Amino acid sequence: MTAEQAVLDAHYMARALELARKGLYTTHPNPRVGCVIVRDGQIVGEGWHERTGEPHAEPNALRAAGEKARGATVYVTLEPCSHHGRTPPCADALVSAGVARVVAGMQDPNPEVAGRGMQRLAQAGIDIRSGVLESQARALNPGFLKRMEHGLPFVRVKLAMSLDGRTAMASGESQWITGPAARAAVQRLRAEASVVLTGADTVLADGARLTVRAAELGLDEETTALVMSRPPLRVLIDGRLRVPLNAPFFKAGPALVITCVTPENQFPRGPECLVVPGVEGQVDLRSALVALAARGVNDVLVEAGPSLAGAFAQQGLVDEYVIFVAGKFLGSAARPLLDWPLEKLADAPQLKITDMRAVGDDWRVTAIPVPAASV
Ligand SMILES: Nc1nc(O)c(N)c(N[C@@H]2O[C@H](COP(=O)(O)O)[C@@H](O)[C@H]2O)n1
Ligand SMILES: [Zn+2]
Repeated sequence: MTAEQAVLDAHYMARALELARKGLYTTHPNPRVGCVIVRDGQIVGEGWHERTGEPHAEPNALRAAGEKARGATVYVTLEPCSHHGRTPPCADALVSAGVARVVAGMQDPNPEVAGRGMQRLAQAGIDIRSGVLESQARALNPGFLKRMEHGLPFVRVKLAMSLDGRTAMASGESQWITGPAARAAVQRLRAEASVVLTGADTVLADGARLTVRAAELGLDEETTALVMSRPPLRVLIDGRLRVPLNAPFFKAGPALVITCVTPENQFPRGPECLVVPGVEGQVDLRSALVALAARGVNDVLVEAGPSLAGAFAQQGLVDEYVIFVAGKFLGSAARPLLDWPLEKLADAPQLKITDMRAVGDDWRVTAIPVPAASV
């Protein structure tokens, strides 16, 4: 392959990635995928996957290209599928359309595909290339990849704190530590997630509802409509079923309760309840995540108090922290970010700060845990 071809491949794949991002709020449990079809140096078709059950990115782009797809090069952010799922195999559609070359961002980790899509194309005499802008293609779908590769959802913990690392006054008063821009960013994090998860303490103490509020998203009308057409599932971890059915959380719409009490103690009528293992009224969080992944949950946003957020952190279940930092001191009587007692500095978990940016008057810090072995 010439250097010129490599540059062109990266150029068109960047456009396919841009298209895939249009599915940010709607595709799950499916991945976000974009596709561009190029013939004689011209884009003749573009497509992206909008939601599960609807056509994948490739048939959408093929429809846009029509007869011009014959002999063309197809750029797709994820390997074309080879299986009959809710929709027919895209690899077959590409073969039937007579495309000459297919360039993929990455292999599909779905065991039903896992290389068979590219293999099918190659067998049909189509020129193939994979791994173009792969790290960006992977970054599009952290939850889908984590679920396919590890049987767990991607867990993002959102926290909001003062400059002295406090989240609420001793009384519990916390509205609002951060400003409106940060709160809009939180709304978008909720919208992106498959599940927004919290604990009984937060729901009981703050009357939290954890809904996505259209007016606070700060998105254009079309995207807001997309977001509101598929709100995330709200999940409550409530080991002892302490939250009453008349709590605002339950009145705000469908919710799933994850508990560890015996089935006969569940709500007789009310929200769906999932029973997982637990000890002394404490839900085993890993089991809860495994159960969510089995239901096709890709991304979990944890918005909880120091106890539940601390438990996720201590058990090594967090993939990413998003921490909003406000220019305030709340003082030493205020509540800490995480309940995580540590004695020695040597035991302090190491995080890698991957991004830091201003959001209105506040700052948003993104950090990922560094595995102990690599510290
Ligand atoms: N290459 C590709 N493009 C898309 O637009 C896609 N949505 C996928 N998804 C893959 O197919 C599986 C879902 O299939 P159904 O929607 O049920 O037919 C998904 O798990 C991916 O492996 N791939
Ligand atoms: Zn497909």
